[in-house]
Amino acid sequence: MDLTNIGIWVALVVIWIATVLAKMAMTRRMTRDHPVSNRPHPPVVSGFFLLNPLRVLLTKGVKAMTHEQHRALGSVFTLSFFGVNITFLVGPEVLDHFFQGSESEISHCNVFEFMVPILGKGVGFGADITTRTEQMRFHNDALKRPKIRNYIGAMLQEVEEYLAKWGQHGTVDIKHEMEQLVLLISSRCLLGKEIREKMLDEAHTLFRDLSGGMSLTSVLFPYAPTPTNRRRDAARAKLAKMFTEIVKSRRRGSSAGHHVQEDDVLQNLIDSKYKDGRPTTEAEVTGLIIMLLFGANNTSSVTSTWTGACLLSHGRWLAAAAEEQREIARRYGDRRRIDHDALLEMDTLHRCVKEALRMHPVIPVFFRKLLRGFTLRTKEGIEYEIPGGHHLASPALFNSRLPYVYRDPNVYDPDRFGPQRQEDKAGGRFSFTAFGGGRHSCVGEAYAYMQIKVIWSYLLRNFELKLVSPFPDTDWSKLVPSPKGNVMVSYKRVPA
Ligand code: HEM
Repeated sequence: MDLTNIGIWVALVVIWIATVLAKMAMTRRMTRDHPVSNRPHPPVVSGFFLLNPLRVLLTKGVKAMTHEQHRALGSVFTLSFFGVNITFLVGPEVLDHFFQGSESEISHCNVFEFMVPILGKGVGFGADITTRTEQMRFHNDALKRPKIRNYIGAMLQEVEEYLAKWGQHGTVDIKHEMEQLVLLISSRCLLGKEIREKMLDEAHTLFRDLSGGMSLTSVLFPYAPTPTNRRRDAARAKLAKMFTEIVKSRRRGSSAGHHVQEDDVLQNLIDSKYKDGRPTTEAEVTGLIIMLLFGANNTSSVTSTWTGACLLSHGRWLAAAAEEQREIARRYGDRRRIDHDALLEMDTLHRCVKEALRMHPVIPVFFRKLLRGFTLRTKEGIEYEIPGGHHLASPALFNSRLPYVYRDPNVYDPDRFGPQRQEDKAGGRFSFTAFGGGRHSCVGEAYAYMQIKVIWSYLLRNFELKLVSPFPDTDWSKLVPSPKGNVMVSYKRVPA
């Protein structure tokens, strides 16, 4: 290693230690200055007693660690590590404030500082809270139901064209196929036809370089002059140029009156206006579309793969989902053309996707930074004060398998969401958090279900499918925990 690099790393470590110490000081001050009640704090594991949870965390994962601490300490407990306190919240009963607290009480942005160079200043996590709230409205408007109806045709076309390349029979890695399909759908429905038709490869290479900004070193040191950060910044600048030209060209066309209005999310963001009437700038449109792409791609392709793996390893549900397709195709008259209304009727398939998400959530643990202390009451009726300055963690992958919420939680059983049982509703408001909840819940939920249903309904109508590799383990080394290795599926085309 050359000396310049050593110098950079020493400087980074010093900055990191200084940041942690400053945060510790702030945490103590906030805790001292703003006691909110005389309730006790949650049980704390610290010092020597941290060794066991850390060992379990590192060897068996966060689910096993949460399980042990939950059994020993109850549904709220704090791990204290060199002055950094992480309070775990287990079960839907203690999640109200976590998901619904205002940004001035519970910060989402503090945790996502590393996203600022990716999205750009003035967008999302890098914007002030009023601007950010308005930008969330733009996302919401672009992805709400009536708008999604407009994207279905393009989704279907991408799926048909892609799967037309499959032969009469063969074997594929369904994980790879889902990544490709979702990439194509996103390019078309989110980024727009200019990128999809003319700049697909270049855009994908740039997005890959940009996502280097989510590597561990970049998350810890987002502004350090590392090669990954430099590549990230160069990709960001090129994408900004690309989108600026597209936005300008669309705006020029529309003011000249000879522009055919595009039906994609990009156009919705271009047309969005702040409450004071100001239109979005090109830089903002770029940041907002990048934010959507980051939220959309990995999450959707991984969920689509889990859905397939679950369906193809549970004959009963595969048969039920396939029968639903036959029945809907009979009613709609053509088994190859399915529209938005038909997709809404696919209840069995919808529940199969939802159950895959419950068992394999894409965000295993939600994090927030608590700025102001609050009190909560556990399921057992104990009240705790959680001091300001703590980090909060909601272990979604543990919460989604609580046996008092979900019967036989380790069994793949989509019927638990059916009208007879509705276990997610009976369990309380934050029982199902695969798409988050409250203030920062996923803006793309409806779009994601539609996209996955377009893919799987097409596959079920047109192919006989079989999982020929073992049911995949989870690869926890990925930012979005994914099926590990290849997921091999054999297919045989059903005669038209
Ligand atoms: C199966 C697919 C998906 C899953 C499981 C998923 C899950 C989630 C979750 C859990 C959150 C909340 C994160 C938190 O509270 O910290 C979230 C936020 C978000 N998602 Fe999704 N998502 C999916 C698809 C999509 C799609 C298709 C889009 C866009 C088209 C999207 C855009 C976003 C955005 C922009 C946010 C941030 C919202 C905010 O900060 O207010 N997601 N997603």
